[in-house]
Amino acid sequence: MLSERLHTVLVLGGGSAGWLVAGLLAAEHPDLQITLVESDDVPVIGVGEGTWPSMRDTLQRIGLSESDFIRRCQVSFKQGSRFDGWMRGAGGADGDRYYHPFMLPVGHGDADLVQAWLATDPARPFADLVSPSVQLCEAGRAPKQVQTPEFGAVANYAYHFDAGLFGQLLREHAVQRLGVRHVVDHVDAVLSADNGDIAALRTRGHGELSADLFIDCSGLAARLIGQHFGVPLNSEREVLFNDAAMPVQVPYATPDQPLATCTIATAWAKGWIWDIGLPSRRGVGCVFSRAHASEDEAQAALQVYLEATGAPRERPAPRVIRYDPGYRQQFWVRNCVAIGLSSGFIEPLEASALALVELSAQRLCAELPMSRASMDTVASRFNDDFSYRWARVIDFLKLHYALTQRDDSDYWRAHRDPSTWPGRLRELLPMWRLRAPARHDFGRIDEVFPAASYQYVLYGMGFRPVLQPPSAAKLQDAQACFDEVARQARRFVPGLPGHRSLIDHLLKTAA
Ligand SMILES: Cc1cc2nc3c(=O)[nH]c(=O)nc-3n(C[C@H](O)[C@H](O)[C@H](O)COP(=O)(O)OP(=O)(O)OC[C@H]3O[C@@H](n4cnc5c(N)ncnc54)[C@H](O)[C@@H]3O)c2cc1C
Repeated sequence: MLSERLHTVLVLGGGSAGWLVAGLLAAEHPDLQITLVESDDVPVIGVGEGTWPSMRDTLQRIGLSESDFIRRCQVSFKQGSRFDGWMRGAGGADGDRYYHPFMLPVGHGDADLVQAWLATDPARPFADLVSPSVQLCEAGRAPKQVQTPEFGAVANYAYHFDAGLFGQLLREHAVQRLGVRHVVDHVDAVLSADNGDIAALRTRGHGELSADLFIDCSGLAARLIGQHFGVPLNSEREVLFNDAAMPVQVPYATPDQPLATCTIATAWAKGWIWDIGLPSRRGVGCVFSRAHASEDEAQAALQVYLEATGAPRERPAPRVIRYDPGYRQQFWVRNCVAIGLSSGFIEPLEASALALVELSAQRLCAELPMSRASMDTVASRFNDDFSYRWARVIDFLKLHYALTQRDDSDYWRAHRDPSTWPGRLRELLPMWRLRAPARHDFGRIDEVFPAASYQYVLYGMGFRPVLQPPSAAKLQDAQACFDEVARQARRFVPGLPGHRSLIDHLLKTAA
């Protein structure tokens, strides 16, 4: 039991969240004794293959090399997301698409890009005018060269990877290099101290595992935060209706098929389908709301998509993951912090879940309480911060749906209805008719989704602010930025290798 300094941490759960937290804590606090316990009887969720560029920093902090990671985890480079059919529908000549690239617009925050775009070239997609990433994605170019250093970028990037292989690599590294103790056992009871803290977890074969601090990474089971402490979820079902997903792994028809360098998110009548290209297979999944679509309908939509995108006929049957969209009313209670799916899950759009795991783990490392006496203060600040972050993630995800013009189902009509929008989005959208989303609309320097992300989605979805013709000087500044983007695209597209050829090269040289 913790008396003075905090010495021991027990992580419950060996999915991506558990191993990321254990790895970061062990790398940044080598004096701590860290144990991770995971059950053989409860499989990891096994999805979560799209990330945010913050993952580059996280891997470096843990001490992993990028080439090992690429060699071991079926990695591809992700330069952003492409949204097909979210405005009007994906099929036919009227089909729409837009990009949310990871590169900030050139001149973002300095030049009045949005008004200059509206005044000079409004028919052109905004993202295409302000970032070379769109052309790199369309041309299937990698975001870096062979000689670019590890984790370095020519164009900003994150990763796609195989979640199972990623967990194995993190585990090996944490156990062999960082000294994390690994226990494979099922936790069947939580033992409380007199003050209500958790004293120990009782396992089937390893007795009682005690610690000063417990991290609940037990996935959707939420064994500590939910089952033991009874902290309820804030349900977001009325805002973001999706509550089920059908993932499937599909081989390429031929091994040299182009390798997408963005996540492709295609809307269907009652949900959307993700498509993530890894070097030797695609991870595809249908996300839907059970209130609007049956599982048979979702499966049929997935099959239509797989046929249309050339998946071979021989493929495994998809499984179904059902969940309750929402996040915990508190994440840190007494001496227990929930990170990962135990803390909540909304939906896979924009890969916010692992980004929140990284932020939570970094925050824990930075503010690790020295003793039990300071823990409640740290916990309260952590809870405030992450309640804010979850609420902003929800605003941003809803933005993808709220502006749709689709009228092909109750699902999309309900998303368009402002009564289903978060209050903050209802307030901000009219303001954004008059000016672009800006830094001061958001409360944190390290927002999960900054103002630039809002601009990409708003304008990609056809939202147009009122034109207020900029002065000649402002136009000139913005035009210089547009010219710089065009110059970068002219240099990068022929100068960067094809995405698949770079991955093939990195795999060969790392072997
Ligand atoms: C359909 C879907 C798609 C997703 N896509 C993305 C994406 O593209 N990008 C992204 O960032 N995120 C995505 N996510 C979220 C992402 O998968 C998770 O955030 C991530 O995998 C972390 O999961 P976890 O470690 O919290 O839980 P899990 O992987 O479920 O791990 C839970 C662990 O707890 C252990 N455990 C549970 N109960 C016990 C017990 N009693 N005793 C001992 N051990 C126990 C289990 O053995 C397991 O090791 C997606 C999620 C879903 C559902």
